Amino acid sequence: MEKQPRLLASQLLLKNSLFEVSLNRVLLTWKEVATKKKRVSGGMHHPFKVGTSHGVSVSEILAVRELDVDSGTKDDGRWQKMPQKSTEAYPYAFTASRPKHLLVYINPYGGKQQGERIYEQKVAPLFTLASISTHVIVTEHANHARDHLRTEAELKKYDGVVCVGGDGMFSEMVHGLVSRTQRDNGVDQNSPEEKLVPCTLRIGIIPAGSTDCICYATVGINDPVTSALHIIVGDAQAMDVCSVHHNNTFLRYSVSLLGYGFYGDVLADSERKRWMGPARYDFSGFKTFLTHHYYEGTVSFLPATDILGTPRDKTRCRAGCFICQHNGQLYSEDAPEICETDPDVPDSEYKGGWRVIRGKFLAINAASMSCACPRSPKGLSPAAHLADGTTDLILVRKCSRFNFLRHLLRHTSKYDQFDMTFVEVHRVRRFRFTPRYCQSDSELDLRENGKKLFSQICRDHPACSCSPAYSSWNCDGEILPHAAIEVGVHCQLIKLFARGIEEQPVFEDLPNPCAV
Ligand SMILES: CCCCCCCCCCCCC/C=C/[C@@H](O)[C@H](CO)NC(=O)CCCCCCCCCCCCCCC
Ligand SMILES: Nc1ncnc2c1ncn2[C@@H]1O[C@H](COP(=O)(O)OP(=O)(O)OP(=O)(O)O)[C@@H](O)[C@H]1O
Ligand SMILES: [Ca+2]
Repeated sequence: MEKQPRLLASQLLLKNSLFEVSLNRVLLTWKEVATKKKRVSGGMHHPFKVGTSHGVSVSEILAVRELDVDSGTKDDGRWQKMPQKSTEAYPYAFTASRPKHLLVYINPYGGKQQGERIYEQKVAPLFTLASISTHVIVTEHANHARDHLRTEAELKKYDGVVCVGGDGMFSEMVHGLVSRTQRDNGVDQNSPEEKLVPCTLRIGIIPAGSTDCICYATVGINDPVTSALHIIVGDAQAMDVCSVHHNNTFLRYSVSLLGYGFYGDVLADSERKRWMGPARYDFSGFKTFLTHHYYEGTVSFLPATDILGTPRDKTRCRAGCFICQHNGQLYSEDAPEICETDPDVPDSEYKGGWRVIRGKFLAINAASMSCACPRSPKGLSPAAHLADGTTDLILVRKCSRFNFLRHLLRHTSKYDQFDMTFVEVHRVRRFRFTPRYCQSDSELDLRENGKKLFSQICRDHPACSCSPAYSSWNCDGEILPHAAIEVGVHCQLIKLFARGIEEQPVFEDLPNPCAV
């Protein structure tokens, strides 16, 4: 067999500058060579080397274009021009995992309603340059993308799916793809104990929403061009998905925040103010902060004790995260769930490895990833991991308005939001919440039909006369009607066209203007 050359090297004249270019299997490098001729012994003119060497990883080259066609292509050992017919296929020769055919869903009404413009102006030209073919669907109503993916889409034709929108659109993609995969594999989503089958198609997000929390946490920025480049080069980032059940009935999946109390109430209020755009969250956040409702109930959880990492770690989930790799490996080996008991916790609080905590809570939050976003650059749980098979359960007990404000403010500074007497955080594999007062069927019906029970004030609630008995769960920006839920984490169930955050964002080290 003919031996393949390991290195190709040649000289390239570009705008009167001469470059020495070399290419091996992983790197394309170039270095300028001086145009001024230097006489060396023997009377020959040799260019001498100047400047520093530059390089780009072959896996990050988007496309190769032939600029001028030269008919004389005799093989004299130098680089040859590619014949025209092979330029079509050539871009895919760089790496095997690049997508060739994508199914794209655009939400024209997400965020500031710029989805179509962003896609047409910034993303489509890059896909064309990289010879990616697309089938584009502009959604006509909510859940259009989810239902199309779940039932109609001919997924065999595609190497990935892309959404142009915010976290809500991403959630539609997750629901469509995960449900379709379970149906195709005969898995019953209604069983909370069922191990779900991972999705093979990767999901790309072109950010065009209000929060873009998933994009921030997986890329580090919400920039459509950066996200398009991650799709083109075929990056892959695995992500955990939580399943949410009520009474052995599947409700929803969550990848970022499951929040009861504060974040549930903010969302319920903000849904009625969609016309305000992204500012609705600040308005409803301020209003909810002032109402200062707390909710009574029982939280039970299965601590993740056999894994690397804790929610109080200083290390962060970054590209190629070792903790995600290690814990993902544990999960795939089907290791038994060893539950070591915490010596500071009385035995009475453990039931079959589960811990049980009863109380009055301002907020119960489960963050399966950091939930970093511009409002909180380090996120709700800064040390949470994208793909470690766990979620960080944050319990904020009833406290004064002032203390709750201190806790909220710490999300925007370098100070630890968990280092407060009324806050605790646990890294868990599963959890349940049961409100103190059972929801009646009629109350649930009304909630399911989208009507909030404002008259439902303090029924059977002797403690006060102004606090409702139930909040709602904010499930990645969607309201759940049931207060009693059971949640399980499915390690690395989906994959994104992303590679994780590559470096510390600059804003993480900014001095704190308001340390309280
Ligand atoms: C005083 C400033 C404190 C700022 C504290 C900010 C902490 C913000 C943490 C944000 C976490 C977002 C998690 C992402 C969840 C997404 O799956 C979901 C779908 O997009 N987004 C929301 O539910 C959208 C949720 C949006 C929540 C916004 C909350 C804004 C709180 C403002 C409180 C103001 C108090 C002012 C008192 C003077
Ligand atoms: N054509 C459409 N008309 C109305 N609603 C739609 C349409 N397409 C999608 N949706 C719904 O719009 C909701 C919001 O969309 P999206 O997530 O793109 O933006 P956002 O809510 O502004 O951003 P974020 O989720 O980041 O806060 C989603 O829940 C989605 O189901
Ligand atoms: Ca996780």
